[in-house]
Amino acid sequence: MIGNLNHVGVATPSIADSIKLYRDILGATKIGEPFDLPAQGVKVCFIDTPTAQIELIEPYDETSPITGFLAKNPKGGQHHVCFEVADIHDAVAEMRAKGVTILGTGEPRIGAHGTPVVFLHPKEMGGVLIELMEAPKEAH
Ligand SMILES: C[C@@H](C(=O)O)C(=O)SCCNC(=O)CCNC(=O)[C@H](O)C(C)(C)COP(=O)(O)OP(=O)(O)OC[C@H]1O[C@@H](n2cnc3c(N)ncnc32)[C@H](O)[C@@H]1OP(=O)(O)O
Ligand SMILES: [Co+2]
Repeated sequence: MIGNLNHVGVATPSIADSIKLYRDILGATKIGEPFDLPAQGVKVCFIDTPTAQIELIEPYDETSPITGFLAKNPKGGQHHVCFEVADIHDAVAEMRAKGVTILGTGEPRIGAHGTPVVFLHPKEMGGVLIELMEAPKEAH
């Protein structure tokens, strides 16, 4: 069911500091403008690599879903991996049929790429928080 690896989510206490690391030390050249995504409780900045993105995420406020993660990992860390799926509702139905817990309300929400996303519980996914994201439709 899972398609391309879309992004690896990296939680950080400071997107500005992480940009310096990826740009000045690791040599990334395609770094987007950071933007707020209050509906998901995060500030976001995408860094492009040839095959996938790094998604830097910083808490939008103290109610952010990554507040607890950063309390345990104050310097930040690898937070989630995101795979593309063709249809988010089909993916949710398939996961539920296999007994997997969809986090939150279970309803897909619009993510940072403007398409619906859901998260699967890390306890049921070998310790990895997995995001499923409906692939953007190709422009014809
Ligand atoms: C913008 C958007 C997009 O791409 O479009 C995004 O990605 S937004 C990305 C941010 N949004 C989300 O992550 C939404 C989904 N996430 C959530 O609902 C939550 O963060 C949870 C995954 C349920 C964790 O919640 P919370 O931190 O409050 O719970 P907790 O500290 O009690 O953790 C429960 C257990 O899960 C583990 N745990 C927590 N976060 C984890 C992570 N990122 N990866 C792997 N394990 C993790 C903890 O260590 C703990 O294990 P032990 O019990 O062994 O101690
Ligand atoms: Co993400």
